[in-house]
Order: sequence, then C-alpha cells, then structure tokens
Amino acid sequence: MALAAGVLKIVAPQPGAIYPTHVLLAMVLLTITASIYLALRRKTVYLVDYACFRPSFNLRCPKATFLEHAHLSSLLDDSSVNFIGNVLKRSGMSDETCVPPVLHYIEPYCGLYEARAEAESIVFSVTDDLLAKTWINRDAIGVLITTSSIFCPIPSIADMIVNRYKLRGDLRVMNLSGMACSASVTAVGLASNMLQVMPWGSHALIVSTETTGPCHYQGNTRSMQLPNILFRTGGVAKLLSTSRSKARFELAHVTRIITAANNSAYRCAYQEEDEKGILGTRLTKDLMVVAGDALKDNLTTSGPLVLPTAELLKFFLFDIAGKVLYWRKIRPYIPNFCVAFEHICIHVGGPAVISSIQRGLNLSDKHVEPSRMTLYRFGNQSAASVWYELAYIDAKGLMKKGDRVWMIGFGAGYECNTASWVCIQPSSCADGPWANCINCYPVDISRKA
Ligand SMILES: CC(C)(COP(=O)(O)OP(=O)(O)OC[C@H]1O[C@@H](n2cnc3c(N)ncnc32)[C@H](O)[C@@H]1OP(=O)(O)O)[C@@H](O)C(=O)NCCC(=O)NCCSC(=O)CC(=O)O
Repeated sequence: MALAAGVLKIVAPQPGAIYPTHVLLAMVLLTITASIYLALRRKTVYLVDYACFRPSFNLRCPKATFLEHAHLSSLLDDSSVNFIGNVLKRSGMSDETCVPPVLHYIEPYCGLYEARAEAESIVFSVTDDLLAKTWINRDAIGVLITTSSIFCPIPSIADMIVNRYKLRGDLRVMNLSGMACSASVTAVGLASNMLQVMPWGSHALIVSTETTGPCHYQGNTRSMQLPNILFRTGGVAKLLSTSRSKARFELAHVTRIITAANNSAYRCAYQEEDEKGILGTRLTKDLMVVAGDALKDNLTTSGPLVLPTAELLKFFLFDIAGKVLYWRKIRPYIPNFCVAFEHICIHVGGPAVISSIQRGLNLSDKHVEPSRMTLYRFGNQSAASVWYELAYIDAKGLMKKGDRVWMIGFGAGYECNTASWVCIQPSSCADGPWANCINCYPVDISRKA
C-alpha cells in the first residue's frame, strides 16, 4: 500500500509543472501556426530585370517621310494630309521614332504574315535580351503573360514564345488582348497574383508589344488617324519572381481602376469602322478628361497606401474644410506625390496627356522628363512606354538604392493602373534602348517644332 502510494506520488501530475508532452504540444501548435501564417502571407514579388526593344535604325521614320507618304497616298485627302502635318508638328516626337517595315511602303499592306513577322521580331528580340541579361534557366519560368491589344493571332503570341524557347509543359500561359496601353502594368498585377499560388522562388515572364502594322488606319476620319500619327514600334520583356536573389526592384503596390461602366470612358479609345467601313481605332477628345477622372479614382485607392501621414492629413483637413465651409469654395488639396516617389513614369499617351497629368499632380518638369523624352525619342509605344521611361532613368544613372518608382499606365477600357516599385539594385550597365544616345537628352522640346 505504502509502495503504491509512493509510486502514485511520483507519476501523478503536479499542478504548474511542465512535462515533455506539453513541450511537444506547444511545438506542434507553433509549427502549425507558423505554417498557416507562411501559407497565407502574401509573398513579396520582385522585378529581376527588364529589356526594352531597340528598333533598328532602318525602321526610323522622320516626320518629313511620314508626311510625304501621306501626300503620296491615294487614300488620303488634302484635309487629312494637313491634319497629319499639323499634329506631327505638335506631337512632341523627334525624327528618330520608328515604324514597322510594312509602314515604309506606299500604300502599306499588312496581312497576317507581315503582322506575325513584326510581332516575332519584337517579342523574340526582347526575350533574347532578357534571358541573356538574367541568365535564367528557361525551366525556371512558371508563368508567361503576353500583352498585345490588336494583333491576336492563333496560336497566340504567348504560344509563339513557348514554341521558340521550348518552355516547359506545365507553364501557366496567358495572352491579354484589347487592354491597350495599360496592359503591361495590368500584367504585373496578374503575374504577382499568379506567383502567390506558386512555390516560393517561381518566375513569371511578361512580354508586351503593340503590333502597329495591322492597325494602321487607311481612311480620312481625324480621330482615327491620331493613333497612326502617335503610335510607334516598341516592346518590353520583364522577369518577376518571389525570390529576391539578383532582383533589381521590389513591387510595393499595384492598383487597378476600370471606368468602362461609364459610356464616354468606354468609348474614348474604341476600335470600329468609319462611315466607309474602314477599320481603325478612334481616340475621342474626351480622352483627356476620362484619363484625369480615372487617375483620380486610382489615387483615392492608391494614395493611402503610398502617401506619408502628413500628406494624408492635409488632404483630409482640406476635404473636411471644403464640406464644412462649402460657401467658401475651398479647392481640394492635391497631395504632393513627389514626397512618396523619387521617379514617376507617366504613360506616353501624347503631349497633351503628359501635360494634363503634370498639371493635375503639380509635377515639376524634372518629374515628367522621362515621359517627355520617351515620347520624343520613341513615340507612344503603348504598354511598353513606361518601361522605356524606367530605362531612361536607369541610363541617366539617376536610380539609387531605395528610390521609389511610380508607374502610371492608361489604356482603353478606360483603365488607369499604377504600380510602385522600390529599387534594390541600381543598373550597372547602360545597354538598354537609350544606349549610345542618352547623353543627347534631355532636349528642350519647346524649341523644337
Ligand atoms: C493630338 C495632340 C498632339 C494635338 O496637340 P495640341 O494639343 O498642341 O493641338 P490641338 O489641341 O490644337 O490639336 C491640333 C488639331 O488636332 C485636333 N485634334 C486633337 N485631338 C483630336 C481628336 N481626338 N480627334 C480629332 N481631332 C483632334 C484638334 O481639333 C486640332 O485640329 P484643328 O486645328 O483643325 O482644330 C494633343 O492634343 C494630344 O496629345 N492629344 C492626346 C492624344 C491621345 O488621345 N492620346 C492617347 C492615345 S491612347 C493611349 O495612349 C492609351 C490608351 O488609351 O490606350
């Protein structure tokens, strides 16, 4: 009896004592909690690097050549030729911008064969450059997204890339069409979401271009001639990853806004046939107002994510004052986005688009320099434009570790999509699209007619 009582005394649990089972249970709980946290936590996405298309010199189309082709064309009337000359003068573009080979002919003809050749020449070139720059093993690419608004062949441009580079069979492939100039920022958001559901360290390749040959408008409606005048050859490839190794930028935020529910926004960049049945894309004069409104909507969402508290406070105080003292008509405070970003890349829609965003956000000429210089040197390259601006900042050696970059993309729909990045590693080589010419910029556009 006494022995049994002694044994019981030894094995009976003592209140407050810690036993191995408790430690084991705690470790299991900790492991489960940590695993759930790691599984649910949003993975940080990085930009490993990017490569922009450098059109060859023989694709250059000086304004005089563009206008002469319009003169010689049997399809255009005198009023159209005058309009083209007038807009070219005000376009903010130099004589260095390039058009695809088919547009160097009078009259241009672009069938499926020519369009495919144009697309291939750009997407293969930028993908080659990016693969060479990043040394990435092709099998490490788990997601491929391509963007091309107008030219959407079967098989898709994404399939073209898979075939050429023999990418792996379980690749997640997406081809975004009809999303116009904001598509490359859209694709960054999409890739970032895709990478969340893939194993850590996966890579996403994004290739954006606009094949302008097949969308060349051959009629006399002014609003449909505008894209012919402003759009030029360009393309970009980017590599995103959830691994920080060798990355150049960290993705901070992506904000997407679509205003297509509004009829004038939906119609302001609209592919249709003119009254003679000639296909083209109409850009209405409303576009600037629509872009401004879409940007405002975007800032309402992205502002609180990126602005410092002091700027947000000022904004709310002015907002409240405006409501309380409504008879004083207090103008809303425009937050100073320059305190949130060292570099801003505004989509190169046209000189009026850049000017209206500059005015709307109170930006200095220095802040819009990458945008104006990209328009001047390369024209409107649709979705790729913002990346040529980033390349401008890199080539000028202005990017420093820790600098924040804001990309503002606009596109048919109408969409305003923004992405913000933080620089991890400034570029060590200037072999991008500005190679050999960066020292000529900035130029004083006000002096150029
Ligand atoms: C076209 C411009 C370069 C013209 O320069 P200016 O502003 O200095 O001159 P301006 O306003 O007097 O216009 C010159 C002449 O062009 C005419 N004009 C201007 N915009 C027009 C339009 N959308 N449709 C028809 N005509 C137009 C004017 O009436 C005028 O003709 P007249 O002298 O006979 O009265 C500029 O307005 C501009 O940058 N516009 C924005 C172009 C645009 O929409 N870009 C977005 C592309 S789409 C894009 O990038 C993203 C996307 O949405 O996908």
